[in-house]
Amino acid sequence: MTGLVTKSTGSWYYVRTENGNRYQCRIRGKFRMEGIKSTNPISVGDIVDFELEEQKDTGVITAIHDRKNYIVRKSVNLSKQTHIIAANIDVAFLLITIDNPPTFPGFIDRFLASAEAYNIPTVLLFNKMDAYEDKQLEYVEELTQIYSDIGYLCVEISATTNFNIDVVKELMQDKVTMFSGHSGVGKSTLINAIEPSLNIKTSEISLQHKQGQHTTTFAEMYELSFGGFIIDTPGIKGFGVVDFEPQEITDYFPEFFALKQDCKFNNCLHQKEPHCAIKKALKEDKIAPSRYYSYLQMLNKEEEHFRQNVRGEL
Ligand SMILES: Nc1nc2c(ncn2[C@@H]2O[C@H](COP(=O)(O)OP(=O)(O)OP(=O)(O)O)[C@@H](O)[C@H]2O)c(=O)[nH]1
Ligand SMILES: [Zn+2]
Repeated sequence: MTGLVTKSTGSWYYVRTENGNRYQCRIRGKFRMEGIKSTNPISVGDIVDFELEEQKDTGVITAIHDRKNYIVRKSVNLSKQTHIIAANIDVAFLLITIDNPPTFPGFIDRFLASAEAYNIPTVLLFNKMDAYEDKQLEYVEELTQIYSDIGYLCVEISATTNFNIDVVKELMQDKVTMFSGHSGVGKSTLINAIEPSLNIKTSEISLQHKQGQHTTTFAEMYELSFGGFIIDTPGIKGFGVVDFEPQEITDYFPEFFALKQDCKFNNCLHQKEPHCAIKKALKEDKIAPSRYYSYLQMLNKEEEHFRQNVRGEL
């Protein structure tokens, strides 16, 4: 039989078959994925083949189907092992608020670059639209212009007034999705607006996380009544730190990637090099200053907590 892993405890995997039946399965002996040194061979979102055990209603997983993507967290100790948080994500929604809390372009751009690196399509949701004043609304427009020009879908929503919640639901239908964003942007509120019966206790778990308990938190997948699944990743606000090689960062900024073959040097990092197509586009206002600053910041491995607006002003 074949099914979707919706939950993992570390030793048991909850597998849901196409027709909605659920089985608890385990893996027998050594079961390793080629090329990935991971603490968990199978994660939420994996599609697996399994066989039922004789005279039992539990199963044994025999194979994992190829993943189209997966997100990992590196262990904090020196073992360099990775923990696969979730696999086969169709869409990641990044919730952005202008205020309460502010979401800065540096954070958005690092998230988007990580999503590109992981090969996960991302939609930007501007939440709390009910609460903004004119200046903040203008800022949403500015951000929307920048990101929709690059090719990212931007949707203005309000989780408390249900504004455009039907649009979000439509984007989620029959897909495996996840919500990310700073603490307080409204992830739980939005999930409740979308599916009131779910009642995911994100804050409770993230509080536990903040207290520094190094227990491994496993992601869990919840079924949506209108079709599809939502992945809850307790205590994980984004994709974590992705170790980018300097040369590859350009590839994760789509509008840079589209131009890079026009740089004089094929190893151009778009800093001081002559005849750089990215610097030229920046001068011609074809690349947003904030995107370029985010790029430089990632290149120089600086922290993302810089406060700057889309014009690159501090
Ligand atoms: N005005 C307004 N407030 C909102 C909206 N969405 C959420 N809030 C409020 O923002 C606060 C934080 O919302 P949460 O849903 O707890 O945020 P969260 O992202 O789940 O936060 P963490 O669990 O810490 O990650 C709550 O007081 C919500 O009522 C919105 O669309 N408009
Ligand atoms: Zn260049």
